[in-house]
Amino acid sequence: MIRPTRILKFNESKLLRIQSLDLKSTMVNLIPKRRAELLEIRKNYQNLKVDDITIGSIIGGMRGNRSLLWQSTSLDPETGIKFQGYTIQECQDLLPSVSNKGKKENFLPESILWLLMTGEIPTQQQADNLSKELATRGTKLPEYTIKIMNDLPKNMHPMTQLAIGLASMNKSSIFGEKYQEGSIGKNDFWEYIFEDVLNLIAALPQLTGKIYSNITNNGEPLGKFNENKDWSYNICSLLGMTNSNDSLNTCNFNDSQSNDFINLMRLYTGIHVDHEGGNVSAHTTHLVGSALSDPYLSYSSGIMGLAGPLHGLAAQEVVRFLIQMNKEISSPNNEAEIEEYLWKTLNSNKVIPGYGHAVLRRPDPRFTAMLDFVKARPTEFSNDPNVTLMKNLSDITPKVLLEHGKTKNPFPNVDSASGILFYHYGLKELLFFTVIFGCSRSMGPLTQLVWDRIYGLPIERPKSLDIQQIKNICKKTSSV
Ligand SMILES: CC(=O)SCCNC(=O)CCNC(=O)[C@H](O)C(C)(C)COP(=O)(O)OP(=O)(O)OC[C@H]1O[C@@H](n2cnc3c(N)ncnc32)[C@H](O)[C@@H]1OP(=O)(O)O
Ligand SMILES: O=C([O-])CC(=O)C(=O)O
Repeated sequence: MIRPTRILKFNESKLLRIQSLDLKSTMVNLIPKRRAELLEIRKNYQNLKVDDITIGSIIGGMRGNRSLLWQSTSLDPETGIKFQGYTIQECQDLLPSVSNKGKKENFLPESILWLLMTGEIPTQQQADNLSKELATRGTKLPEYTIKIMNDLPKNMHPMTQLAIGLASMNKSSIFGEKYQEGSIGKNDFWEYIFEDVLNLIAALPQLTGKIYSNITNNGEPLGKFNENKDWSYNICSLLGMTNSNDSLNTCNFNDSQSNDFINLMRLYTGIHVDHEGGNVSAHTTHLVGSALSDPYLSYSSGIMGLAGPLHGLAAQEVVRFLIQMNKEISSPNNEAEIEEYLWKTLNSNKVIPGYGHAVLRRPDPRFTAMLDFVKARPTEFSNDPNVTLMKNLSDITPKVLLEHGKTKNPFPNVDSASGILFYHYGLKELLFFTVIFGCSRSMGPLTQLVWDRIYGLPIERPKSLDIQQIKNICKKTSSV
């Protein structure tokens, strides 16, 4: 069931305490200042030039054009992603994890959602409240979505299932309903978008569990949703992959493996949330949302972009690549054979999945975070040939790609490590990995969608040029 929270009116915000304990009240407190800030910029600097657009960028995927407003994350080519200015390590140090445990667990993706939305590190209480709010909203998928998911061919690609499931939920869009009624004005849009966004994110554990059960268990549940647990725990249980009473425990986890898998899920879904605005999934969500399509339709479109092998689907391609290479080489430690395999791949005009990046020029810090997870558990991973190969490749591939000479960034990106860790714990369906990416990626682009409506940003509509127009520009320039 999809539940809206109470819709707040702006004058109520004055009554709210300075530090609100729920996300929506905190947003209400922030909005007037942020809107005024943007208004001021628009008024005083409307015509200030930021960048030159070159012919190269028009025909080269707009690489490097600074032309999008994106609030919560930014990507530096050298140091990688920052979430509201915080590195992954700072997030590890500062963001709340599950409370009431003696041992330090990975931070909750719910904590980072709060950070993305507000720019502030949540208190433990705020993070717990948001976690609880998502669990309450996510108890059950709408009946019509369950019916559609039941009727899908069980061998349909899991990313297609995810996009369909999400798009179907637009039937319950509160924003869509209000807009159709004509009962809301532009300044109010954000509140209803916010409701849809939280409902969508809350529904993802159930939808993900349903897709996994479709592809592995003929649609029969592998676990049950627990309203008293966090978002990532519920994803794991619904995959059948915890040793709690909530789950079939299909991989026979002991306590420590079960806890590690849940923490891997928290880590993975915590660091994949966003990668500034220009990546395909984020940009697509923002673009579709700019036409006032509701969050379900906008993010379903983002998921379709994430499903491309040069973007999120690389996670599945990497695992396939590692497994195949391990079949063809004598040992994951045989450097000469690994190099030969890489050259064979490059010479047949294929990309090395998990390497290269449109913006990054150093190893992806998200890759390093995944590797740190492995290093912290030597007994668990030391005998896994695929994990060994993944680590060795991160040393060997950059040398080969440099010698090959085309790739601007020869270093590993996050996809080179992520899938193989899930595989290690027993998640063997390669086509499924990107669905987990899709759970995580909801948080950044959908946060931006809320802010897009708070700021009242217009429909996105760049100007296109045909070849003749480009040639005319070239001629004009060369005759100067
Ligand atoms: C979560 C994420 O989305 S992270 C990215 C996941 N994707 C992958 O890992 C797929 C492999 N990597 C790639 O295909 C690319 O590096 C991308 C798509 C990520 C970035 O693309 P670009 O910005 O165009 O990369 P770049 O400017 O370095 O490309 C220059 C050339 O190097 C090639 N190249 C780039 N990366 C690789 C690679 N990993 N293996 C082989 N060749 C590569 C490009 O195909 C291009 O060749 P071309 O001139 O013949 O067209
Ligand atoms: O930034 C990009 O273009 C791709 C990427 O790593 C992501 O979206 O996570």
